[in-house]
Amino acid sequence: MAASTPAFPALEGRHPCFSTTAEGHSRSARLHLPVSPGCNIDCAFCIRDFNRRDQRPGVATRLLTPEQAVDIVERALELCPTINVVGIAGPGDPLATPHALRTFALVHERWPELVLCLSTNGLMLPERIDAIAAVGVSTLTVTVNSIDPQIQARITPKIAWQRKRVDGVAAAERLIANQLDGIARAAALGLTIKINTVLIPTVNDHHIGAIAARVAAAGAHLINIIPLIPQHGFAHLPAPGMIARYAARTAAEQHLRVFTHCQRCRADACGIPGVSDYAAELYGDGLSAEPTFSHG
Ligand SMILES: C[S@@+](CC[C@H](N)C(=O)[O-])C[C@H]1O[C@@H](n2cnc3c(N)ncnc32)[C@H](O)[C@@H]1O
Ligand code: SF4
Repeated sequence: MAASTPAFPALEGRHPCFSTTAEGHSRSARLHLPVSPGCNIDCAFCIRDFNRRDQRPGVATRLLTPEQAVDIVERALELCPTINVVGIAGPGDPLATPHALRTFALVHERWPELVLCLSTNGLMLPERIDAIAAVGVSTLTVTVNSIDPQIQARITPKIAWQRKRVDGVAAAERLIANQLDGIARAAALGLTIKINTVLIPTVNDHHIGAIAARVAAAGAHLINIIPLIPQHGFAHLPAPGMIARYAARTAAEQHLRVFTHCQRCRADACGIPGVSDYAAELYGDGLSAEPTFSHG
């Protein structure tokens, strides 16, 4: 699992989140399309918002319709012709509303050479995985923050499942079961799968090795341990320090390749993560392509 060897040669230098060398990551450009406003679960650390200020996940300048998203892809490819990847990662959950799959279908029809990438909490993954593969998505990220329902119930206290609200441990059991089932089905269909795990001090920081082992057994290929941005229900917790991040990574890499270049991108990011950001030009305020976010 040496970090200097590309884990996914076909994606190295093309897809930032699946480029496992620093060199590959530093030349991969991507575009995120903010077409998915709503969510079907309620993570204690998540604040979804529309603004130009916050450099973090769950935030976009504005919401796009699938048709507007096609126009944005066209403009983004003019601004940054090296974009290889079009991803949908919010601001909410791409499987909570139908807009993401419709957007992927439109983009795939027009630019079949682009890699399509989806990020989800996994609740709807078993039900939607065939449709996801059918619209051309080949790389998938599933956020799995625990495989223990008692821990997960603290992170995501409630979900919307089959038109009903489900709370606590019952909600956690459903979410974890669907995530693991969805990952296995996606692996069987040949998708390349990354797991996002938010590292939350005192909540799941002792549990990262167990998560990595279980998702690896389900078929995941890579894990990205994201340091918590303390906010919302977890605003009182500290951001994990260097030692906690190192310990989590060491525990995970016993089981799974660890991705280490995450920039915790916005839902409307455009360019090379940490190097260039064309979102301001794309969304019309004419600012230049300066790096705008810091390392996570
Ligand atoms: C905003 S979500 C959108 C995609 C999808 N709903 C999901 O959860 O995977 C994108 C990623 O940002 C992460 N995220 C959201 N809020 C965060 C926070 N406060 N600290 C660290 N990561 C966060 C999520 O866990 C997820 O991996
Ligand atoms: S699933 Fe994603 S968008 Fe929904 S609350 Fe959790 S982090 Fe936020």
